[in-house]
Amino acid sequence: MQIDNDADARFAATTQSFLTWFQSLPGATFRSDLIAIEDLRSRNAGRGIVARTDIAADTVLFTIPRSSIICTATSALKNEIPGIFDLEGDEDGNSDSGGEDGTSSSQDSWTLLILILIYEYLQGDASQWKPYLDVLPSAFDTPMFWSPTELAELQASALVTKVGREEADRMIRSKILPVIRGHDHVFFPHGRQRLDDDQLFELAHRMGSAIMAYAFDLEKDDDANEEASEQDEWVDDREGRTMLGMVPMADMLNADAEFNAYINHGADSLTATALRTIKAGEEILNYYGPLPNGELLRRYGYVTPKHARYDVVELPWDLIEAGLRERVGDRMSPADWEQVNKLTRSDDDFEESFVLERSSEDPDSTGQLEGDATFTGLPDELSDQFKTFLKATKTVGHVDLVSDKDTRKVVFLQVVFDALRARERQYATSLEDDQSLVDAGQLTERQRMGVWVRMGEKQLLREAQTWVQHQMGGLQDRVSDDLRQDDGPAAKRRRT
Ligand SMILES: C[S@@+](CC[C@H](N)C(=O)[O-])C[C@H]1O[C@@H](n2cnc3c(N)ncnc32)[C@H](O)[C@@H]1O
Repeated sequence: MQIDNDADARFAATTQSFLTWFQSLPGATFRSDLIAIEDLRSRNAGRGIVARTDIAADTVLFTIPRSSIICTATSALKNEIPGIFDLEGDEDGNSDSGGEDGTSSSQDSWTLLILILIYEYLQGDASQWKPYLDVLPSAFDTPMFWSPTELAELQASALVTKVGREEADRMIRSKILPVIRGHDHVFFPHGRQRLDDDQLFELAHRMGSAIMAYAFDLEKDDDANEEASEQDEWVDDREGRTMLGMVPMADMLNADAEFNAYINHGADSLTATALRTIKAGEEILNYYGPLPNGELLRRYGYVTPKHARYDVVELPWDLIEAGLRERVGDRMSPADWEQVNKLTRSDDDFEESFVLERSSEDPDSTGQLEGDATFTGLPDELSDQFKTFLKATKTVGHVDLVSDKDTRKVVFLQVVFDALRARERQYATSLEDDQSLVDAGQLTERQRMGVWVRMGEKQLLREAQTWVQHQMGGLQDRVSDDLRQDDGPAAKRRRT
């Protein structure tokens, strides 16, 4: 208990030093009469900002001067090793010249920010951002850091293939460590103990994960701002971001699919503004975009009930093909099936899998969502590929697997239905098993999040099945009749 108290006191002291530091920055504002940074660890949300009193819509809650953002423009690392900042890549700061020596042309905005954060962190008290770096987490719950047993909780989720641990390891080995090792005197100021490769590796992972969950895309100019807002005013395009920066205080806000504040990017400063009336005690929430829980977990290490509306599940084409073969496989020789399979895959537009998702309205201008998200249809690309596949069976096998348009539609739905069920069986447990596990309340936080992600996908698979069944309506009998009628001519046309 004493240890807990000490740790809590340290946590509170670190928060307070950060706030004091922030308020001392020229041009910074923080409405401490309206808001406070709170310890939300009891609900696994780290620190967050909470309303102390009712707040009127459009109130500016805090202001962050651009000079306090950690980025290539502000860090002293640029003066120390100017060479690595000469981006020779495209305008987005991406470079593909890919040298393995960690020199200029192999860096991009992502790796540069990792180097900057490592540099500032190793400067200790000499870094102007020390109180900010002290409130950044040293451990993360993103799947990148999960054990194989924890990852197994994701079962058949496509998230398993997107964790990216190996890619991150390779990037650190080729682009981060060589720069630090080549400039030891810059990264390790006098008196600072050198870190060995393992320690540096861990530090680079930590900074990379902090960037993933905390960094902002700093639009370069007004044109970029306008363009972004025309496209989608809420969506933070984290893949294509141009100039990355760590924005103290803006990144103290937690986020959800419904939110009540937003960060406005001004010329000299960024401001956090209330989107609507916020009641005393409510958390001030930002928005990371319409992300499925799997993606929220991958980037930020958490899941929320409200993000479940954006859940997605991948339906592999192999299951569709297997379903079709199951139903009408005997009409074409195995060798022809094989050839059709190859032909379809050689098409430039061929898709290995299709993403299923619900239709959902965007949040309104006050950050609120109306109505439920519902499954309203399969991707057009899936039915297009199905048609292409059937065409190939005509070309190769000289068979018309499904003669008329209506029958083709129903066969398509049947095959998709089979594929959805097969996809659901790829998960080791059923939706009902998972619900019992959640209800029992014995899961660790990571297990709980893994179970949520897989449950969200299974739930969506069930909704898609219901939708498909509904579309098929009473047509089942008609289809079997059609297939029976088809049997004769198709069988006759079959090549042997
Ligand atoms: C930009 S930071 C927000 C501040 C953070 N809570 C902290 O203590 O530093 C993003 C991280 O906060 C946490 N977070 C954000 N929104 C959350 C939410 N609605 N529920 C739980 N955790 C959340 C996640 O760990 C995420 O990676």
